[in-house]
Amino acid sequence: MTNSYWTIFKKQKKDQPCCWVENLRLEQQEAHQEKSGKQVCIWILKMFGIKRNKDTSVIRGLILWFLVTNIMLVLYSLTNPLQMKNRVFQENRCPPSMAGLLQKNVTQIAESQPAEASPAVNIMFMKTHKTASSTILNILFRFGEKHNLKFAFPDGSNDFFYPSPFLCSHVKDYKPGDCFNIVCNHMRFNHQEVAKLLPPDAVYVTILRNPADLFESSFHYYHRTIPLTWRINGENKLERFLSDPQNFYSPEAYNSFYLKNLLFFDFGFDNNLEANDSRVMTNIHNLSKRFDLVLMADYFEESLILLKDKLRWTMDDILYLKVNARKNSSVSRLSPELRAKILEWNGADWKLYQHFHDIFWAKIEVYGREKMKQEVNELRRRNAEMKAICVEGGDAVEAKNIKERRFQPWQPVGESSILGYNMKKEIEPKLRIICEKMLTPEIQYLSDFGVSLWLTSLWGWLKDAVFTL
Ligand SMILES: Nc1ncnc2c1ncn2[C@@H]1O[C@H](COP(=O)(O)OS(=O)(=O)O)[C@@H](OP(=O)(O)O)[C@H]1O
Repeated sequence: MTNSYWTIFKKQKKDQPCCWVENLRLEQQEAHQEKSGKQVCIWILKMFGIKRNKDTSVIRGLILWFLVTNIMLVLYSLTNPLQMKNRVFQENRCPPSMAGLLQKNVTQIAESQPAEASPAVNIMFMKTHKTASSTILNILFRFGEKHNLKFAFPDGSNDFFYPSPFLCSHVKDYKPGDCFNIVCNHMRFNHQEVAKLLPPDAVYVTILRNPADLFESSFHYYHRTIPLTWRINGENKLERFLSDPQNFYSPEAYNSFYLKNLLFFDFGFDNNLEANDSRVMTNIHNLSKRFDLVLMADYFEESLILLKDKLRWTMDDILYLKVNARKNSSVSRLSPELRAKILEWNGADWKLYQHFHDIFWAKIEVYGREKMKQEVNELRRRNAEMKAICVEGGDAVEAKNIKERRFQPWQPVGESSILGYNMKKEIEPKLRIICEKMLTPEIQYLSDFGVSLWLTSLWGWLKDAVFTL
């Protein structure tokens, strides 16, 4: 622009001396407009954590990505008009009197048992990322379906408008004052809003995982959707990133929360706090007050036994098949040095994990170590039995070997690393349905519940289209 300004300026001065002032004004106006355009571009580049002197095709790609994402968000907001309306009714919440009515949803068992012995049916499960949470989700879906419970489902996708903090208006068909038994899909936790949906006796549960393994899993799963990682060269991007994380990271960059303290982010906190910041422990203590039970993916079976105990459920209720697991070849082996680097980089999550790890083992002490051992053995035995009954070939297989679409798990962008199952042909009729449900991935299960997943499908279509080009 500066060049063209001088060209015109000189030309005007020479050819039409009387008009050059007006031309200068127009030029300045143009320059201003162009500057604002440039500002937007610079802002977009900042969001994507990219330096300004990059190739224009990359910049064009980024702008296209930005526009597509925004169009999707606008479309989503338009199909979710309640979102605006409900902000006005923020005080409306599920009245305490509804607890009893919702309890009646539980068929048979509730009638035959006193209320304090009957299974808990009002549950908030905070589904954190990459923590075996989809396996828990499958357990909750089955329990809820069996007992005809009312779920608060998302609308349009499988999450509640993540990464925005949760609002009641994100719930499908939500009307102020509505009550639900179970809330369990991905969200960015916002206690005040969640509490409006559930009776006061709801049990709050979540799950954590050692941040070293969680980070490795999250990096694998999301790196292609995090523009910050696009400029990392070399075979082992994870190792390269950890060699100098500050160099590759920028807090305001798009999707950057997947790269640092993802648990902290999911719980609605600032994921960029340094571990020694006093707010980290304050947040952890506040969380302790909110959640009745914090499970550990690293001790998954023990976690389920504690869950069964807390909710007064039966062994049948917690049977499961591991879902959303990766094939071995795509799991990066972490050396002790690399693990230490990850834990340092994710210092807030590491503190969070250690805090609840201690509480978890204290709970096991109270439960009784011997009793826990026996229960875990029984759970393993029953799970192995179910696997033998339901799964063709006896184990999970790669996506390309899954025969039925309804059992195809969702894959990360540009990868086909998540395993799934084939169901046996010959299964006793009374076990067939339970097998089917245990093998059904989250997206298909939500669809069976009648949840619209148009945004997820659109995104799935886009990612497949781009990566099969
Ligand atoms: N039962 C059980 N025990 C231990 N670990 C398990 C279990 N089920 C799932 N997983 C592991 O959890 C990872 C997937 O987590 P999520 O289902 O929470 O992922 S997601 O955020 O919903 O995409 C994924 O981890 P990675 O394989 O390391 O990616 C799964 O292998």
